[in-house]
Amino acid sequence: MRTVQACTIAGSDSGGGAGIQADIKTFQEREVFGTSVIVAITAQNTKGVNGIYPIPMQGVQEQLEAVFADFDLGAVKTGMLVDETYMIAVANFLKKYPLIPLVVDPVMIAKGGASLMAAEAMKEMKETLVPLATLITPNLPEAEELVEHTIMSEDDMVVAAYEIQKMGSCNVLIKGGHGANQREAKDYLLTDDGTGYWLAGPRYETKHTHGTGCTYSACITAELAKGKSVLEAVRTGKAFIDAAIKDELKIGHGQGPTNHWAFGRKERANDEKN
Ligand SMILES: Nc1ncnc2c1ncn2[C@@H]1O[C@H](COP(=O)(O)OP(=O)(O)O)[C@@H](O)[C@H]1O
Ligand SMILES: Cc1ncc(COP(=O)(O)O)c(N)n1
Repeated sequence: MRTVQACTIAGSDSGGGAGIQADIKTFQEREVFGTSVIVAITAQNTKGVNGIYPIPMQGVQEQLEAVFADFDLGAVKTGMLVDETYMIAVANFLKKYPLIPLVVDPVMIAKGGASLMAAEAMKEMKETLVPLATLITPNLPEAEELVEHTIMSEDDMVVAAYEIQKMGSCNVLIKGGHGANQREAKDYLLTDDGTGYWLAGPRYETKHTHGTGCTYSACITAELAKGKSVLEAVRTGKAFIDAAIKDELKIGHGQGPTNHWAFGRKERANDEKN
């Protein structure tokens, strides 16, 4: 059987909960062989980001070339891209691969407040990367930056999704984790045929949400790599992140990581029952 392969182009999180580490763990859980292009190293743990060390541009280019020249990638995702120079370099490289589904997680600010993308990179994000995306997955603050206005309600989320789609991303998933809804964690998916879907789950009272966005988009990328539709991939992603937040790990002394094993364990337990 063919082994499904995917790539993440993102930053490393030494704390293991977000970035490249979250992506590879999620790919592994979804039985997808993970490859990576590391754009920056962060000195990070559950309490915050202590340092950001971008990889020299040549090193990023060489990683891109090495991975794309050898692996049969079913899908690719981007995460932390540091600044406009990396944004442009990555976009120019990915332009050569229009047939590989691309998930853009427009990582801007870490949960602890540290900036993971230079403000000046926003223009390039919109002009170079977003038009290449099969799916873009902003959280609410990121969506607000993209559309340049506040998003206060569910109606606003729908309007913003259309505005982001007009920037060129075929499909748009606005994540509601930062929203005011205290009962539900509700995301809005706008697909390329103009259909909108709400994906809702219970909101858990937990501080262990470090890396939720990375994990969610990595699961979606893994499913797209298997040939699933965007809707199917996002539904699996939502179930994966729901389980990963619900079954918290209590690791570290700050805002802890999600549980990448939870969804697979649940699936395997169901298989054993049947
Ligand atoms: N406390 C929570 N309980 C349940 N689901 C959550 C919670 N916080 C976020 N989510 C879900 O996790 C996913 C990532 O959301 P979000 O926090 O908005 O993104 P990011 O990690 O990029 O900031 C979304 O599906 C969101 O609805
Ligand atoms: C390297 C890296 N990439 C992404 C995030 C965002 O994750 P979060 O918003 O959960 O802090 C992060 N903290 N570090």
